[in-house]
Amino acid sequence: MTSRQPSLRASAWQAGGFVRDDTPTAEVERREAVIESLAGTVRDLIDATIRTTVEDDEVHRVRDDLAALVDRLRVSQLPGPAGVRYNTEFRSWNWGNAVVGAANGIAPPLRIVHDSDGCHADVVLGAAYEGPPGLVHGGVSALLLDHIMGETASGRRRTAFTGTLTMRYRRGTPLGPLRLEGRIVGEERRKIFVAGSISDADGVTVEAEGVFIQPAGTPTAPERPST
Ligand SMILES: CCCCCCCCCCCCCC(=O)SCCNC(=O)CCNC(=O)[C@H](O)C(C)(C)COP(=O)(O)OP(=O)(O)OC[C@H]1O[C@@H](n2cnc3c(N)ncnc32)[C@H](O)[C@@H]1OP(=O)(O)O
Repeated sequence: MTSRQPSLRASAWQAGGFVRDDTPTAEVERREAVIESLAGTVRDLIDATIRTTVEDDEVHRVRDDLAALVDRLRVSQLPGPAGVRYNTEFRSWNWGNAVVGAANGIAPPLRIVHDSDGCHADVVLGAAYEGPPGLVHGGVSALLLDHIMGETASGRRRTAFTGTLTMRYRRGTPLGPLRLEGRIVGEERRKIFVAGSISDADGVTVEAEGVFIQPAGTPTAPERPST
């Protein structure tokens, strides 16, 4: 990723927008933990920025300090987005992803668990995800459901893109602890039909139905290890 981490540079070739990167899994996991700790602090920063009430002068000082930190990170950067990378051990990583990206301070991030019925994730959404007062933004709900339902359709053995996603917002989704779920309800050639939901302690707040499409010519493999 950086000039100080030559072993994490992607190899030259790409396949279908996914980047083959021969970094060994142990090294990927070491770097992931490092970058994840930075993203966690960025997430704290976002929350603190939204909720701060300190004086204007202090805001300006913090802004200048942060600008200096940004310059330090800019010393060595990827030329574009992080993409999805995978190695020969079938370990894949998508650190920039808007929902699960370990390096992405605007991702909650969702930690998705694959189980026999599909996928689920427990997440706590704070001030950064607010839409109506105290409630999760409807677009954020759609974002999170799109991802977990896509993962459900993909099932760690193929890649399926969102074709159509339909949401039903049954009631406001409160900020705080939530559960997301996805399960496959049907398959027809390259189409995978998925149902999803968001729930709080009192039950379902959002329901979704989606048609996910496995692009023509892409492989279906035996189930691969979790990312
Ligand atoms: C190492 C790897 C790691 C990977 C991580 C994996 C995790 C991933 C998690 C990701 C989570 C995040 C997820 C994201 O954010 S994915 C990002 C958001 N989605 C997109 O950008 C998708 C953009 N669209 C496309 O790429 C194409 O249009 C697709 C691939 C969808 C279809 O183009 P293709 O050329 O292949 O289609 P076809 O014409 O041969 O039709 C085939 C069949 O599909 C039916 N159809 C077509 N379109 C739609 C539609 N819109 N709704 C419903 N049905 C549709 C069609 O009638 C036909 O049905 P039938 O005639 O067979 O009955």
